[in-house]
Amino acid sequence: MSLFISGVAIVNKPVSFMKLSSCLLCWHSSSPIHKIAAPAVSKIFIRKMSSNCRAAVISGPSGGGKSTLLTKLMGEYPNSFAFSVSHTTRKPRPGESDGKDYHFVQKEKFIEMISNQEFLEHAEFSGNMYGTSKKSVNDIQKSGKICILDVEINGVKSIKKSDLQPTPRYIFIKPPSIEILKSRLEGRGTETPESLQKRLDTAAEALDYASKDGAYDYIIINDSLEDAYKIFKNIFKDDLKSLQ
Ligand SMILES: Nc1ncnc2c1ncn2[C@@H]1O[C@H](COP(=O)(O)OP(=O)(O)OP(=O)(O)O)[C@@H](O)[C@H]1O
Repeated sequence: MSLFISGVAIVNKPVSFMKLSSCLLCWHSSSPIHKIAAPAVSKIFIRKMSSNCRAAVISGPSGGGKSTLLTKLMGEYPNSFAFSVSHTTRKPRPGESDGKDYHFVQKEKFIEMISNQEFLEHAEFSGNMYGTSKKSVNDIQKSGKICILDVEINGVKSIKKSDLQPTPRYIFIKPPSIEILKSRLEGRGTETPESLQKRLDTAAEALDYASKDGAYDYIIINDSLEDAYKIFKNIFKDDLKSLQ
């Protein structure tokens, strides 16, 4: 079910915090029950949440502020959110442990999992394979926590095609402008001129996809961090109430 009540939220529109704060009811256009009166739906939704939490797919250009917002959210609600543990074919680095940082598997096993359709999404980076298994997400959902999936654009597309239930909410974290994104990436001090340019090129693609109708349920412009965090947190307001 994708209909829910939210204090500040709007579907598929980049909007400011002030505009958002006046919107009380939010629904996904494909919802078959969006005509049901809000209070009744709210109760159904909360009961469902308590047994199987709805995951959140977070995406956006590198440097847009996903980690910053997630770190704040998980810091404020340490027992309510969890990242799924990914599978990878890369070797563990010193200090990393199997099942905690990653599920480290051989390439043959990873390929077998792909053919068994065990992944929600998978990709290859620098010669290693990485993937999010359906089981790792389901385990978190069953544990009563909200599973956070921080994925790039192809991951978003794959998850949308998957049969993940309940349907996750899709959140895009948007920088105020490409110029500000560039200066934040430079300020982070993690990029070479080449990697910076690559991230900016990929950002253009992510922004283009986000501008399409129905691509995301929420688009948060991360201008003032304080305002962006308020909006971000508010998306989970009902879930957090039902989890307490
Ligand atoms: N609203 C904001 N105002 C100013 N600086 C910000 C804001 N949000 C994030 N930043 C800064 O921008 C930089 C990039 O943020 P962050 O690392 O959270 O991005 P990200 O989307 O998680 O990137 P990646 O996908 O590469 O992990 C960081 O240095 C962070 O402190």
